[in-house]
Amino acid sequence: MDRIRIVGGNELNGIIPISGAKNAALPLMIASLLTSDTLTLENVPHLADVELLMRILGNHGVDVAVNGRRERQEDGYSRTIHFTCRTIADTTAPYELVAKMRASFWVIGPLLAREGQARVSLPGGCAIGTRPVDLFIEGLTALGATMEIDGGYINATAPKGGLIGTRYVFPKVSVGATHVMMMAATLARGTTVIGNAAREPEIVDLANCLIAMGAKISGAGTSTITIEGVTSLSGARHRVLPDRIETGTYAMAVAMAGGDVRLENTDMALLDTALESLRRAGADVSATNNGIRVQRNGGGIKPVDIVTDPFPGFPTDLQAQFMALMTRSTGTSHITETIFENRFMHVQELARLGAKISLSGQTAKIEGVERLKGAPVMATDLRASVSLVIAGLAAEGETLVSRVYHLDRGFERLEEKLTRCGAMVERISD
Ligand SMILES: CC(=O)N[C@H]1[C@@H](OP(=O)(O)OP(=O)(O)OC[C@H]2O[C@@H](n3ccc(=O)[nH]c3=O)[C@H](O)[C@@H]2O)O[C@H](CO)[C@@H](O)[C@@H]1O
Ligand SMILES: C=C(OP(=O)(O)O)C(=O)O
Repeated sequence: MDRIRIVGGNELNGIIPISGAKNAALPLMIASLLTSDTLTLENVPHLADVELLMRILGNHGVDVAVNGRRERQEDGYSRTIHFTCRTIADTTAPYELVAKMRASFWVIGPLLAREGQARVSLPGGCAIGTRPVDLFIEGLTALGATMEIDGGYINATAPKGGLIGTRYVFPKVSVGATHVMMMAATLARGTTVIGNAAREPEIVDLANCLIAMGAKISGAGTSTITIEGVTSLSGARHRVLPDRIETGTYAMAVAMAGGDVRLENTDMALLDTALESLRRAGADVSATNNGIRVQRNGGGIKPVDIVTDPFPGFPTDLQAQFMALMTRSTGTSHITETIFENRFMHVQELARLGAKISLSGQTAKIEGVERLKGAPVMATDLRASVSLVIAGLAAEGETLVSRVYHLDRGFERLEEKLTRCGAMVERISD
């Protein structure tokens, strides 16, 4: 199994190109199930999750054709991919595939909307909490579907004549359930109004793509989304938005290691709250023509308290990375996780490097230390694993991160992007 070896102590200087967002690419790819025409997605990141979803979609009858790299980039970077689902070949999403990745469960919306039925295994994904699917069940039930759990699968059936538009207010904000409800409602009869919808940029990206496919959607990006059902959707060409979590991760890496890096092909507006926290921690963050410049020269890292929240709050997907940064701050900080109940697996691994962190319920108290020391550590989930890389950049000596398959789910060419900026990071394949 691959490991990542980091030798800490080097500043980061240079340019890091930001990839297309994993969490936008996945629902966008799933939207290809809604039409018999071709959906072309540009800027699709080259990630394990994307490859797995291609296999899952292939199982449902989606033909996938990959071409067109970004100019001057080598194999392995974001690509243009064509998805064509002339007919749905199979409405079952099997356990072996869905159990590996949370988002694959989301095929339930388009399958139900287009074919009137779906049998989808209960999902897997990062082990960061119980991650139930009750909101999906309630939302799709409100659209008229019958939902039954049977042998680890959800059997969903639409009424004769298809799903029916509805008014539904989510009792809790859910990104995935908003994606699914929005996709399903595009082909429902009549108008659907979703209340307490997620407002994440990835929701807006999916809505924009669906609109390009002929859907009638307004309000995406606010907490009320209105969808007027249409009888069919067409193909479209859409560019996946930049990955705000990758952007924030590298911004935090620069704040941790020191230096001056331009993050290209991204946008500050996607992560205002996280960048503001970085500024408070002592980093200089400014907009460039096509991205963000992050600098930290000399000054120490200041302690900053954060609380994770749905967008536009501080993203839970950047919580572990920010904690890594705070381990070297000049005081005590507090990080409260409000989205997932078990997203502190990185705490015990950061402790191996000498971090001083104590947990009390959903809040971590981090007492900054003057030095971290490299050690063998284990990646436990996607964002936790990159927090260990960030800590390793500032630790003395060698940090060896094992179980890097977690990293490969969500970070395109991480070691290359960091190495080009002067870090000593390499992949060891045993
Ligand atoms: C592929 C993808 O885009 N993943 C992101 C998505 O995950 P995901 O869509 O799974 O996250 P949700 O927004 O649904 O989860 C938010 C909270 O709602 C709960 N919940 C969710 C559904 C449900 O039916 N019942 C329920 O109780 C979850 O357990 C969690 O506590 O949004 C999360 C929150 O920003 C991010 O951390 C993930 O990176
Ligand atoms: C938690 C994440 O992914 P998933 O929802 O697929 O587990 C993530 O992207 O940080």
